[in-house]
Amino acid sequence: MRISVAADSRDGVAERVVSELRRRGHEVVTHGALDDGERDDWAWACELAARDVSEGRAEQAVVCCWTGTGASIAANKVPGVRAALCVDAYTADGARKWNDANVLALSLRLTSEVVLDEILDAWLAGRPSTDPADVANVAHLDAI
Ligand SMILES: O=C[C@H](O)[C@H](O)[C@H](O)COP(=O)(O)O
Repeated sequence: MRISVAADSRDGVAERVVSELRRRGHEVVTHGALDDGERDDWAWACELAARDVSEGRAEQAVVCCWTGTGASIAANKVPGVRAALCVDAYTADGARKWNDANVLALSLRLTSEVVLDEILDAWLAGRPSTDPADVANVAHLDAI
């Protein structure tokens, strides 16, 4: 899968996100602090990754900032993006299952390497629920 990754710094697990995704066989596009030459402020960097998803250049994205909050807010401004700030594997699994989330937001401060690996396992294995109530909730997001 083609996955766009943005971060506003190389601190924390930012570079490990890229290496882990590549190790698992995914094609990774980088933005912000992970791409020399691009603006690395979180709003700009995370917008670019979210637009990759919105405009079909990537199937999913991972957006990172110190808290994860700015990254998720920026991504969720982009039409068609459902970004979820995930702190553990259970949240990541739920975000894929119940929210059909297509952008994973991470806190560089909070996410350890071990927890990152667990989050990526759950996120990448996760599939959207086909329960009609879940499908209706996700469909309603476009109408809000
Ligand atoms: O939501 C914002 C993010 O957590 C930023 O990573 C945080 O504000 C730090 O940004 P800066 O290093 O530019 O002060």
